[in-house]
Amino acid sequence: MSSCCPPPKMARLKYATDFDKSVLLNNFDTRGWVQVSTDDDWNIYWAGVHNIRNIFSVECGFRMGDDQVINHFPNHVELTRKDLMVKNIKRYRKELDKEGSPLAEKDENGRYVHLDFIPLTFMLPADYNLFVEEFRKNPNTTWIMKPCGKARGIGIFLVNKLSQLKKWSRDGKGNSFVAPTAKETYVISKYIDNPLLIGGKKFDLRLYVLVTSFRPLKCYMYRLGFCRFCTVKYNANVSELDNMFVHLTNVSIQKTGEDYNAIHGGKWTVENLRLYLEGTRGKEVSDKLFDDINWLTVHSLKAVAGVISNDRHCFECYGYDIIIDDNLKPWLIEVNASPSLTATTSSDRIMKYNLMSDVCNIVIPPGEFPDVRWNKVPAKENYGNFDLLVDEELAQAELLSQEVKARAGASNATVRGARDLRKPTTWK
Ligand SMILES: Nc1ncnc2c1ncn2[C@@H]1O[C@H](COP(=O)(O)OP(=O)(O)OP(=O)(O)O)[C@@H](O)[C@H]1O
Repeated sequence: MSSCCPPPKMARLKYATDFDKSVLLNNFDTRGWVQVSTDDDWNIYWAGVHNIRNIFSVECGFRMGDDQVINHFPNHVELTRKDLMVKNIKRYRKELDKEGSPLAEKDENGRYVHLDFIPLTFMLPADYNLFVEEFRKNPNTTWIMKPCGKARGIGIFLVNKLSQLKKWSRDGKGNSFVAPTAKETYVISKYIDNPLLIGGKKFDLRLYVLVTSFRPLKCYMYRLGFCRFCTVKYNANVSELDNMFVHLTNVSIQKTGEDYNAIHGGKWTVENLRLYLEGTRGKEVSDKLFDDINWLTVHSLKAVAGVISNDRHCFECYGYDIIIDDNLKPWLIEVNASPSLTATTSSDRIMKYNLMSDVCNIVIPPGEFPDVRWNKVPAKENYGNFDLLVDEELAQAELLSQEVKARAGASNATVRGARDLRKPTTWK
């Protein structure tokens, strides 16, 4: 495999990819990188999720060199599969609770004050009985059923009656000793039935989060995410429960609707949303919303940091799906490992091209080759439209230097990373 010797002068960086998306290929070509096959000695491999498991499998026997990086962590599913994400966040909250962490504070109804950012969710069929118990407490609630192994809105439906779920009861499965496959497993989540509406329509946010290390955590938030709107006005009425143009914001669904607008693609930039919110609700609440989004992002990553295989050859650009309710509370709906690089409009193409470019600049300093021995702290001018969310390593270093200064009777410097580690509640 690839050696770790420095590349000869004038050598061109080699990339391999499973995609033929122009936003990706144009980006790589513009940098003067040269495409090679996945069997060659690539320096960066932009792989599809389906190939990741093989590459990291023991049977494959592939060992990456110091000059090779790849765009997924081996077991990213811990964050990007609906059921595993929920399981890990629940476990994380329980662990903090056990430790007596102030982060796990609960209100009088037993709800987490700081970590209540995913809708109440159960796995089916595994948690069927627990779900029934919850359902009976609030029989007028609407729930959303989502298959764990699918995407693009496929197989999703809303339910408000237990009888609709008989099939997923343990008895209904016929043989409870046969473990269901991911395809047969569902998550059922409380439906956010009070979404923030703009022009009477529901929307969700697609945000991009780049992680270059989980332990210590280093992550960045992209400023240029977007909102995806439904094409039909929101209506929580039971008669509209089956109307996916009202309830599901997936572009793959909305673009099949009669009212889909191919020019703007039912999308708004996050910058526009921010301006709209500042104008309609005020700057303070709008700032708080975006702080809360950063907060939930960081804690969703911390929730999996202990279980992700933190291979130093890996980085990952996740697509975060978030719904904002009418109290301006953000809810994490899902994290995608392979956010779509298909451009539905021309501004989409520009944004996605820039996103890929900014990811590359952070992961591989311009004009250089990857070197996994460097500590992955790119120069600030390479951040592009990314903002550093957390850098635990930097924070540790800052803390240490603060302590040294404090001992010398000198400092009260505040550094973002350091503050996060010590007193994360100051983000609220
Ligand atoms: N708990 C919820 N409350 C309200 N709406 C929801 C909820 N969960 C999902 N939705 C809606 O359903 C859509 C699809 O859900 P989700 O993103 O989880 O599924 P998906 O089919 O895997 O989509 P993707 O293609 O993004 O992976 C969301 O974009 C959102 O509009």
